[in-house]
Amino acid sequence: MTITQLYIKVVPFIKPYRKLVFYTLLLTVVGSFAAQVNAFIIKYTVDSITSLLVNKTPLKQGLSILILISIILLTKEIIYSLVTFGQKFYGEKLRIYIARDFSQTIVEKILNYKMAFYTSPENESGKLQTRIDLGVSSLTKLTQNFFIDILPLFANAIVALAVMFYANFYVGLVGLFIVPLYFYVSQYQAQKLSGFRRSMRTYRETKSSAIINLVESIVVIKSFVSEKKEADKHKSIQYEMTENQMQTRKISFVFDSVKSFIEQIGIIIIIILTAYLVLTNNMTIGAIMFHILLFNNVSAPIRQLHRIYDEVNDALIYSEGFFDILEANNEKESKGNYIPNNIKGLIELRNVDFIYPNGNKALKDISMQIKPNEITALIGLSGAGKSTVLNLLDKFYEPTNGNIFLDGVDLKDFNTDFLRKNVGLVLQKNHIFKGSIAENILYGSEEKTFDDVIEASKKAFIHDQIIELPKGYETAANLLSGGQQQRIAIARIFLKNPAIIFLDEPTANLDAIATEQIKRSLDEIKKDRTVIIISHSISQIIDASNIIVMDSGKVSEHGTHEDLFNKKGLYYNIFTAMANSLNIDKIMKAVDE
Ligand SMILES: Nc1ncnc2c1ncn2[C@@H]1O[C@H](COP(=O)(O)OP(=O)(O)OP(=O)(O)O)[C@@H](O)[C@H]1O
Repeated sequence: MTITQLYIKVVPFIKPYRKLVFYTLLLTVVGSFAAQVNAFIIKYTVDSITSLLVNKTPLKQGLSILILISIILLTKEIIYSLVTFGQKFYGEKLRIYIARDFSQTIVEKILNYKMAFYTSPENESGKLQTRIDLGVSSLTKLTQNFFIDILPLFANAIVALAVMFYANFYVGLVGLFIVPLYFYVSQYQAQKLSGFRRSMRTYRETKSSAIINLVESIVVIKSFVSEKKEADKHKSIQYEMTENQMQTRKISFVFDSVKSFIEQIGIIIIIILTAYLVLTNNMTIGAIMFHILLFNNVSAPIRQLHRIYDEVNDALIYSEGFFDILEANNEKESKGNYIPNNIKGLIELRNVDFIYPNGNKALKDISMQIKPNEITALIGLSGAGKSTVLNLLDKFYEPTNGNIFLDGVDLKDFNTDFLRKNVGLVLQKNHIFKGSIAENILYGSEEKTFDDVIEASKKAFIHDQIIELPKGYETAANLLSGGQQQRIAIARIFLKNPAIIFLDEPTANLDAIATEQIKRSLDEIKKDRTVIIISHSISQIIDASNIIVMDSGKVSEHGTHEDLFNKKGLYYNIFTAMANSLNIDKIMKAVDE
């Protein structure tokens, strides 16, 4: 990205704060004039005192000069402090507001992105977070650089240079000559460093996602005693990153020395030139100090140029990732407009193919019909595509080919928010948010009362256990056991009360008693609704009115339990395998005894 492109992208964020920008700029101009006063005062003081010394004038006159310059310097300092305070305050305000807007805008944007955006490898949670964080902080720094740091410095430099020219054309030329040289060196430095900076971004992203992965996988890592292997993996990233950092520093230090050398050459030339002009009576002694101070005002911002260059380059690199995310309009979920009065729940898939973004072909030309107010069981071996069907029905992904209809209307046309409000999803492991049990049950149905929460919990067979906890419904939900958390998620669905329910192995994490209790509560919630259940539990499959058997992304059989069992196909094989794994003969014997 070029600076101009970046500028165009940042302007809409600054626009709402036009007034703030105006005041900051105004104060900057006033400040830059005030900053030159010292040089004039020094010149005046040196020249006046020299002439007093030459003329041997009484001390009294000297004192009145000192009083005058003290008053001027004090007044200037008061004005300058007020201006600097105002300029920094407005600049800082702008920076804080803009940081807030950048962060809020990107969060609002990504929340509306497709599921594929979140599951793509380049957006693994750590990487996405680093890209957003680095983007926001570098863009914020850019704003700060511009309005708090660069602008006043450059305004000072330009005014100082103008004054130098006004005072003496040749000395002004020396100041002017140094500026482009410095610019050239700084730009060359930035060019040399940009490759390293880009790699640094990738290292940072990889490192933070690696740490997140470590935390997520810690149980497996420890149980396989893989600490050393994982540490070595991390070490190699860390070492490469260090090497990259060292190269960056080395290049920076070389260039810094060159720039410092150029600046010193400038000062030497000015001293020689002004001394010559004094000796040839073209300048007063005070003018030597005057020009050195002014040159200092010119070179001060240039001294910071490489830092600003670095930060602008950071902003160019990191904001690229940030704006890639912000402007990924192709990632936006399609919303659809169709909102019916109610949902009956007739679902039809016609010749649906689905390929995951990573190229995995999960569904191959499948067609199925799910009748309203019935329980349909999706069964099949692991990886057959059952959960993928639910992903498509919830519009988390769109079919690659073919169509899905709900009550005769293409799902594409359905308003996505409306659809999801009418679909309840219970997964094998449901997400529990940070917060209390009550907050977790109320999630998405915040308008409901506490009595509704209690009723939902009773139906999910979790109420009795909650009230026994010291803090009851105010207990932190993440402290609950896996099975209890699952029932909190089911209570959430009771509260939502949707027309369609998808259950993806809802009891897989529960103990036998909890499964039995939930089975009853699920039976309750299944009434008069369209239910699709994915389960490896015989009891839940047998209860279904319709069973769809999937095999390697295709529908291989469908029908009732009796039909499919008698057919002696895949269903028969899966069912008998499930039954055998239960060791029913021994169980029956034990129950009989
Ligand atoms: N987010 C994803 N990205 C890429 N491929 C995926 C993704 N999710 C699932 N798959 C692949 O799609 C295929 C079907 O997966 P799916 O989870 O639908 O199977 P399933 O029948 O529900 O399996 P299980 O019973 O093990 O949950 C598998 O090959 C799986 O690896």
